[in-house]
Amino acid sequence: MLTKTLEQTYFVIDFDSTFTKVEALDVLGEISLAAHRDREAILEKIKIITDRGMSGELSLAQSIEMRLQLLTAHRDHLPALIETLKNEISDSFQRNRHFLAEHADQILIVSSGFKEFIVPIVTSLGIKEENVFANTFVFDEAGNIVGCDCENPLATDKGKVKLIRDLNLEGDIYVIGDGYTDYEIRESGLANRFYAFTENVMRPKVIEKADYVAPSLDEFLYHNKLNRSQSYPKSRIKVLLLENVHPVAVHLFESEGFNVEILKGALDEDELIEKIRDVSILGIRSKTQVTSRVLENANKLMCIGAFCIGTNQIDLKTCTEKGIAVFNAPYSNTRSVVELAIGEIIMLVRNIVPKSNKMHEGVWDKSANNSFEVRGKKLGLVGYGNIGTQLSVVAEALGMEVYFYDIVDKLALGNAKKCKTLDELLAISDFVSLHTDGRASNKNLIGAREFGLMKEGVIFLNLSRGHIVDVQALVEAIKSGRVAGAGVDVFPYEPKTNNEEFINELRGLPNVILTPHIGGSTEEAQENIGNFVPGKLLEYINNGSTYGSVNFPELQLPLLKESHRLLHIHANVPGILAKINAIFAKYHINIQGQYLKTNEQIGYVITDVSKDYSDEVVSELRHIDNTIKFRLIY
Ligand SMILES: NC(=O)C1=CN([C@@H]2O[C@H](COP(=O)(O)OP(=O)(O)OC[C@H]3O[C@@H](n4cnc5c(N)ncnc54)[C@H](O)[C@@H]3O)[C@@H](O)[C@H]2O)C=CC1
Ligand SMILES: O=C(O)C(=O)COP(=O)(O)O
Repeated sequence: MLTKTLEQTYFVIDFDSTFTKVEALDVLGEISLAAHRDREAILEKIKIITDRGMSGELSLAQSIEMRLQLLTAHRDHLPALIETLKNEISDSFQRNRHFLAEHADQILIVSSGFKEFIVPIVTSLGIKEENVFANTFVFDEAGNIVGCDCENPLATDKGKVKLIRDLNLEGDIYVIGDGYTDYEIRESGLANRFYAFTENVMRPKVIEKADYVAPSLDEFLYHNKLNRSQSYPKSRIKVLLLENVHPVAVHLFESEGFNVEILKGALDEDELIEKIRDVSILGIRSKTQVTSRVLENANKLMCIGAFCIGTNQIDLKTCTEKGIAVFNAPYSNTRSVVELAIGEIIMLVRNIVPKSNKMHEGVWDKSANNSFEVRGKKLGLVGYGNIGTQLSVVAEALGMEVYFYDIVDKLALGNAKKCKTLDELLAISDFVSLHTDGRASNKNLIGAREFGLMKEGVIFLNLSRGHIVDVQALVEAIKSGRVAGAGVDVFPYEPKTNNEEFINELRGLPNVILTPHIGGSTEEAQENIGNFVPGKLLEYINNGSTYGSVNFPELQLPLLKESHRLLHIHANVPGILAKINAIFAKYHINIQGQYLKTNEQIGYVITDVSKDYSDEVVSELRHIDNTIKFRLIY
């Protein structure tokens, strides 16, 4: 007999594609048919039957019988199936294992799947075995699965309805599931609510019948004000990822339950303004311009991840004023840029591109004229940051003499020599390579005057930002022979997507390598960035940490344990901390930890408090003058 609880509510939960991400019989088929010649075709048939059953097109009994016949499965396949399913438990169920265990008396797993695999999976998260209602397999003497127990109502049409009716539960019944058979319990009048669970699959026919749509178990728990792992369901937090960021990043956000939208290209200002209104986390690369107009419309935006190094495309000042934390990937593609620069330096000084083009036209032009070694030549680096220094080290390994100029006093690595001025560097170098950041004041840093200072026949590289070079001046320097070869990866205007034509005056010039802003575009770099940036954004969202932020005061915070964390972002004016603490004192709040850091624009105060405090505390904190943003994590 099931125990009644205070709330007198039972949670009836489906198994396949709800408790787990997958349909167990599909997985069993992959195992049992592993060596079968027509494996793919049979698996496809099984999937189609599953879907037709779940959307109500086939009777359930038909669907089970048809699938079991196709499966040709054996008892010995079950351990492998269980092992696989353990890794396929839905993320939000895993996150909320405390809820499942604490409410074990109220939770019923009702499924037309089979106890042989359901019981080991659900009991591992604290569900009671006696609360699992499902079919059982019938085996022949040799252990083959030949059918299911026909006496069980769950093997028949409307089986879930019959079962719930027979259980005669006293109290409210909420059904959570992804299939039509789950909805049927509600349709029969036996259940009070049906939540269509869409974390793993979305079935329009089921969604349209639902009282509520639950993109995750957190959403269900939030809706019912029940204990949950996420203070605010992440399925309500929209993440917009632009410019084809690596799939690993998408996966990281999705597995935490966020509502993620991805777009391959960049968006222009007006398009982004439309999209940004309900976005909380924005991911971009170097192309998307996050202007003050965009930010004016970004009232839900909490943080931005630049999935690249440069952040000149983001109006950082306005972000800070609005309490939006910005993160980037300062080292993940450094090496990729360096390798491309080295490759181009050698290709350009040997005139490889024109020679290769001629070869393709059938011209054999074997000659040493104007081809040189890089050994012993002078490489001038403008900007000696992460890329500049790494290029310095690799170039020295090739025997180059390295000179650099940076506006900040930098430690020279190896034998590299510091130049006091840009002019001095330009005059001495056989190769000039730009590696400054793209701050606005660097616009046209290299123009006609600077090309005029360079040696006749210099090799010139720009893999930093397009606007740093006056392109027309570069064109003229190439045409006049001052620049003997150029490698250009970045341009003042770059196409938004691969479908747009590249229009630029540099097209068609000899010994000029043009690349479509791919300095950082290697598999390794993109995967590193795809892991790194979401890591930073998630630490900020989940924990409040701002370590590595490019515009926020940096705070690395301890993990939150058994307390609530109140995060207060305010304009950096005197007296705010005192006001915050006056509120805590007024309400006798037990402070467990407090952290403060400021920069020129803002202050960031984090206070960990014990869980029992009133709503007025939060309200008063939100209303302190000069508050920019306030949030609560637990
Ligand atoms: N082509 C591509 O795909 C990629 C391009 N980049 C670009 O490369 C830039 C540099 O990257 P990191 O070395 O990682 O940045 P970083 O911030 O470590 O180094 C930039 C250096 O430039 C110096 N600098 C700034 N303005 C200067 C000026 N006017 N004259 C001399 N030095 C100046 C800074 O003091 C700093 O030391 C990025 O900001 C980005 O714009 C970065 C990665 C990939
Ligand atoms: O890392 C940078 O700053 C870059 O320029 C690379 O940009 P991308 O990610 O290729 O748009």
